[in-house]
Amino acid sequence: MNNEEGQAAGPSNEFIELEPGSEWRFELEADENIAVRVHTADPIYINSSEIPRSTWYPLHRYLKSALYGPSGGRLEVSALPGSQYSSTTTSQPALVSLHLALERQRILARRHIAGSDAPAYDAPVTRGPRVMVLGPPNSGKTTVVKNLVNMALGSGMGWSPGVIGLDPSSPSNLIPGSLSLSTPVHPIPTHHLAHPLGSPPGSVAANTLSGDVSTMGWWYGHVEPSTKGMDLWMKVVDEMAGRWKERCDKDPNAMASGLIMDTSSAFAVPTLGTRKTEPKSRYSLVLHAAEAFEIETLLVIGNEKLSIDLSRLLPALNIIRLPKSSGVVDRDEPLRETEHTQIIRSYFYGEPALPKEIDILLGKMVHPDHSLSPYSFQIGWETLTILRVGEENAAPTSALPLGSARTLSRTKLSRVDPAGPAHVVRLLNTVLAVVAINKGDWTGAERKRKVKEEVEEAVKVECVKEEGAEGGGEGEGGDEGEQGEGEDEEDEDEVPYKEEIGWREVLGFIVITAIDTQRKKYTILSPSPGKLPSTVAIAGSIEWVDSA
Ligand SMILES: Nc1ncnc2c1ncn2[C@@H]1O[C@H](COP(=O)(O)OP(=O)(O)OP(=O)(O)O)[C@@H](O)[C@H]1O
Repeated sequence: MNNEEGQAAGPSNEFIELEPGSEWRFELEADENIAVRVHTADPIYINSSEIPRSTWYPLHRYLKSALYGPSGGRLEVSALPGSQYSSTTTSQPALVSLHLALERQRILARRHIAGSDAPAYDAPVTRGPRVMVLGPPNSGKTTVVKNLVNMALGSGMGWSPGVIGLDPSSPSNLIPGSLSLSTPVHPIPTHHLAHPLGSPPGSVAANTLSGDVSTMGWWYGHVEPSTKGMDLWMKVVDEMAGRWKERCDKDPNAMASGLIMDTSSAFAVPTLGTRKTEPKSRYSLVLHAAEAFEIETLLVIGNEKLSIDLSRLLPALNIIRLPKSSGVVDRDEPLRETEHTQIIRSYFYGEPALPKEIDILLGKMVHPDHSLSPYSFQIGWETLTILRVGEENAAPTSALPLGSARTLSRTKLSRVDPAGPAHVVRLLNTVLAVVAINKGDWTGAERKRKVKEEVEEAVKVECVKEEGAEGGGEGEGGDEGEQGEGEDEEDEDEVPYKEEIGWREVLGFIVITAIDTQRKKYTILSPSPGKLPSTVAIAGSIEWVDSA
């Protein structure tokens, strides 16, 4: 069979006629890699990013998504997936209406910032929309965020909206367990399930995420926020909000473009984050993030109670309810784990190569060509300092002296001692976030130790100068030495850094892929060759074994 473009269709190629306003939905299994090609002039979108006409668009295994044709169209599919169907019950028109309202706000904000808004406006629009998307698990939050961002990026107005990833289970571009802030300028593609909100900073020859790369990451270390981890969570979110504010202060386009925030489904749990001191507080995660980022619109997907609760709790905000799309796929635990594994793999290796069955297709092809060359090397235990944030390694309350209460901070840093057998087992395959250490990060104890070292060094120099003159000096020095050792031992368990490094923007991620207990060395996988940008790294509960 020949298609309109005169290109030969393969033996298993199929054509799909999309009715106007309908979606073609598909769920790819582990062995299904396909590509689609549009054969009509009317646009066809995948998550509101237009598919280039007459060009194969690869869709990798495990992906579950939909193509939308507002005016209908003809699609060619390289092989029909086992699970696929067309539906006219789409939530796309509702998303388009919402986008138009957000677009109006962006335009008014841009005019105001440029000083050219109409004088008749009593309430000028000073900044772009700030939208938080909320909903229960598998309600389609990330998909809605992606669609709204892509519509803004595809509008031709030059917007650069902030994409705030407060869902550590599907962070934009990064490792699960991290929170992210990115400012994409091109529509985000949907080729595979890794990187739901965009591709990794491919071909960037550095271990760093900041600087020239438009994604900033912070490490929470777990895929779900929890009440126990609330202090760290809030500090990270405040830090991110500070960076977003700085960006808006410097960049009028970011200010006018606004932000779209993806959230964890834990945001919809009313009691998550409720502290013993305030037992009646509800939706702490929503309240805190809304205040930090000065959110003015909450978009609640398919949960009536949540939108009613929030409209009572936050009467000053616009609460918009959006029906859950009937196409959203309920992902089970194994599928989520596969998703996480793939996301981590593509952080290190870049976008997956085109599978053979797609690569052999004749005709033009969209090439998501961003492969990376990860680097594996060994590093001594003593060279890499691994920390954890939280009370995990603190002594149990029962071990404290009678009558004393624990006053440890919930963001206290503790050092992971690889020599402890239990620690080694836990460290294997652990993902670590590398953090920068500055001069001001040393704690008082460590600073004291460094000053003492300098004084001792100076005394040694003096002794050398006066060598042989006074015989009794040695004994005194010996006493000091013993005292010093005692103090050093006391300091040994203490982490010499301030807690702040626990919620600092991370430089990048590494994985411990092997541990040599004899030679006391870790084998590390890093996304690119070269020295590590810092030898201090923070562990969480994220592990990764490359199963390709
Ligand atoms: N209309 C649709 N047709 C087909 N698949 C869809 C559609 N909308 C969403 N999906 C798929 O459903 C799955 C779940 O959607 P999504 O990740 O957006 O939900 P979520 O609410 O963010 O999930 P989480 O529980 O992780 O917070 C994804 O694989 C997504 O690609």
